[in-house]
Amino acid sequence: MSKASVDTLETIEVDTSPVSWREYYEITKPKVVALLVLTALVGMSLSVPGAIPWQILLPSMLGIGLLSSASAAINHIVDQKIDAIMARTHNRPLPNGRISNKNAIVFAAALSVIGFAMLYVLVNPLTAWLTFAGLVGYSVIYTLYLKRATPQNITIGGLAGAIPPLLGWTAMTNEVHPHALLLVLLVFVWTPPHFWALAIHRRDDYAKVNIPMLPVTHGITFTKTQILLYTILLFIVGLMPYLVGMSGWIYLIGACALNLAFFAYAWKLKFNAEKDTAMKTFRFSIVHLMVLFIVLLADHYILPAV
Ligand code: HEM
Ligand SMILES: CC(C)=CCC/C(C)=C/CC/C(C)=C/COP(=O)(O)OP(=O)(O)O
Repeated sequence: MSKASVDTLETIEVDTSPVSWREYYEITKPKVVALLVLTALVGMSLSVPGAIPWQILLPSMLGIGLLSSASAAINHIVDQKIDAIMARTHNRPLPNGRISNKNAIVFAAALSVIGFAMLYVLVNPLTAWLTFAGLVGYSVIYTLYLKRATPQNITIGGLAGAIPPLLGWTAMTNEVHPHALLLVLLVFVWTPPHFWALAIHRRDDYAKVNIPMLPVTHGITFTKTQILLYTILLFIVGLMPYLVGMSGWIYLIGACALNLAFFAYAWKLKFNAEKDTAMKTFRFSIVHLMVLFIVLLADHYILPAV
């Protein structure tokens, strides 16, 4: 064997480890789903004054979690070709062959059927259909179409990721309440600065696979301006739960502090960025949303009903 072919053999990554539940777990995007379920839990808690019966709480959280996980798995199936090329995603279980296409499809189908049935039978049909709409919105409309079609992909597609607070609310009350839509709006406005911060850092990855993310089509400077503007919009939307009497002063203080901090990150990113500012902003966005929803919860249970 020539030296060149030995060198080539040495550089090929061969994964001989057996397929384990870890790979299946990975394609469900567990951390994303955990945060989605938290926002659903908060929607559910805020829909009624007192405690939530576990007979509704459990199947609701499980059903929403399972359908969200299924939609993440479908996203891995649909995106496997571009994931194989991008540095951030090339080692995912489908591109690197640790999970076959067929097994991934069976897995996603099983999660979908179990999740949908659980919601339909044990919660209510409205919640089952709305969650299914979230699945279609993310894994079909966003992943298959919008992601490849327009730099506004995540602005529109973000609606799917923003829907869980409404799902929690309808699970409990079987009605679409304006307060639930306000929570949806919060996540909807949070999503562009969340994602574009990462997209700035990964701009070249997206350019390589011709995905028209905003930093690729309109440049990094323009994207930073958009992030800053969205954090201002988020600050304004963040005041609304207090102004409409849905939440009290604990929420108001928490939301103002978190939204000001997000604005400060966006300001630094726009006017005084260092190499890692975009990634720091992205990471902060996740902490921001998590804490914001925990504060909503704390406010709801600590303060007397308004
Ligand atoms: C269309 C809307 C969204 C887009 C395009 C988007 C995009 C992304 C991307 C590309 C990542 C990096 C994933 C990785 O490194 O593997 C990420 C991470 C994350 N996103 Fe989003 N996101 C969206 C909406 C949401 C929503 C609605 C939530 C939660 C409510 C969320 C929560 C998270 C979390 C928790 C992570 C960290 C995951 C980890 O570290 O494994 N995202 N997002
Ligand atoms: C049923 C229901 C409520 C569904 C929830 C939808 C859901 C799982 C939203 C998550 C959004 C997300 C992580 C988008 C990233 O996809 P991407 O393809 O741009 O990112 P990637 O390159 O990391 O895969």
